[in-house]
Amino acid sequence: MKVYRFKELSQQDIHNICLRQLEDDGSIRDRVSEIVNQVKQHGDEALKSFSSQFDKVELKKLYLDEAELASIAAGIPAEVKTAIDVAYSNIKRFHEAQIHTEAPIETMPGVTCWRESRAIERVGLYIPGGTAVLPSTFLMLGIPATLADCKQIVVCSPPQQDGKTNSYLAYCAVLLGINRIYLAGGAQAVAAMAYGTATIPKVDKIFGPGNRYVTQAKQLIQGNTLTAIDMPAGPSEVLVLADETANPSYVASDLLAQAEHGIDSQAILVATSSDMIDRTLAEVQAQLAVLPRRDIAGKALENSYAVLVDDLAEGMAFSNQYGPEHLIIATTGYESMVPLIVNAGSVFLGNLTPESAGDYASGTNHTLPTSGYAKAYSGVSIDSFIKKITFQRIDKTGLNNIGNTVEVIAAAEGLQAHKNAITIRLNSENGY
Ligand SMILES: NC(=O)c1ccc[n+]([C@@H]2O[C@H](COP(=O)([O-])OP(=O)(O)OC[C@H]3O[C@@H](n4cnc5c(N)ncnc54)[C@H](O)[C@@H]3O)[C@@H](O)[C@H]2O)c1
Ligand SMILES: N[C@H](CO)Cc1c[nH]c[nH+]1
Ligand SMILES: [Zn+2]
Repeated sequence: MKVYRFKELSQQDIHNICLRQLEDDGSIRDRVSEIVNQVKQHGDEALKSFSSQFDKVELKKLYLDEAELASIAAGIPAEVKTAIDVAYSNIKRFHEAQIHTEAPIETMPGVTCWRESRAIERVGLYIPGGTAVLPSTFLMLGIPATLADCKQIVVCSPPQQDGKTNSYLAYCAVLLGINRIYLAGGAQAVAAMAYGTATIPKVDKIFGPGNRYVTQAKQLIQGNTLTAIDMPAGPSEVLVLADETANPSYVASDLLAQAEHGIDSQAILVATSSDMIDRTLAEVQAQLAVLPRRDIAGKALENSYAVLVDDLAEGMAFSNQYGPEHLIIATTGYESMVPLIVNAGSVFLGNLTPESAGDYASGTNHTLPTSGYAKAYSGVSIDSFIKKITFQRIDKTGLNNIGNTVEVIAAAEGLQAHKNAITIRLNSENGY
């Protein structure tokens, strides 16, 4: 990992090191665009052909049904089942608390306005399954989707080489009451949910993280189909802000936890002491050497770095500019740092709060904006699965109170028909 001294970086340098994506000369976009077009034109046949190419499996059927899922789920090891149950319960509890109703507001006597939530009817959940299958992502998307009461929940995940899915994903489906998993991965799964195929239904909004092909496909279909997306949730990343009281081995473990996701993941250390940086980087090498996914994590670290700052305020200013998916504050008095956080997907406070707790089980959602999109997007929550519809009701007193205001502004805008809609009512003889 490279080490930068913040003081020596120009604004342009800071801008450059905050750019996450490995250089894309347009080839990823072109490839994804070709995949999306194939699915649009050839539907299920294209999906089968891409499964053969990328997942190395010849699929006869593009989904697992309720009975197949139940039978696969029965094979889940007891210990994993219990852990998934605990995670499910915590995540559900945290998300349930996000369901609110809003009180009506009388803006003027006789003029009442309010908002009501309605679930998005057809949602598509993408569960990654490339280098690692992520049942935790199934919980993170499936729990808010079911709590929001979405009518149709379409789930896509890449098939294993035996043409099935593993017992963890199947168990999550059973737990969530989702009775079908579609066996499609990558950009082709996103395209299938955006356009619909003979087997996979079209949805109104697509959710879920994924690699660069998945993320690019979500961005592409958003502009071309009547399909919304949750956010760009691409390669995982973490920024750890550490002072001299941090524990280098804890910090190293947190950096590696995100680095092991994929070669384009990024792990950033921002520290107030060069001694802390040296000790942490030494720990990173020691822990990396014995990780099963050391090849992946090692490549991600080539794309990662440390920044030496003068003080925590400077470190936080850098973090806000970077806008990390995950921000870990490994300092004493982290409470005083909280008000300074402007851009971050999810924040982990203190030395005993590892980021992986949030990945799996503490309750917060792990589907989060990456690549700096934390500057403008929130992570997935109940809100992501609902729309808010505004309502209003005006009575006779209200019409008398608001009528002239509307008439005057309508006239100022030169929109006579708008003005008439008020005047005709105010002048009505029988008063309604
Ligand atoms: N931001 C978040 O909230 C969040 C959460 C969990 C995971 N993640 C990220 O999700 C990603 C998961 O990636 P993954 O690869 O393991 O699984 P994935 O399911 O996203 O992608 C696997 C699919 O990618 C496609 N693919 C692979 N190589 C291809 C190629 N050369 N051309 C076209 N398509 C190709 C294949 O269809 C394959 O099935 C990781 O980067 C991880 O960091 C992010
Ligand atoms: N860290 C990922 C989000 O960037 C989520 C995850 C799933 N499994 C493990 N981690
Ligand atoms: Zn993770």
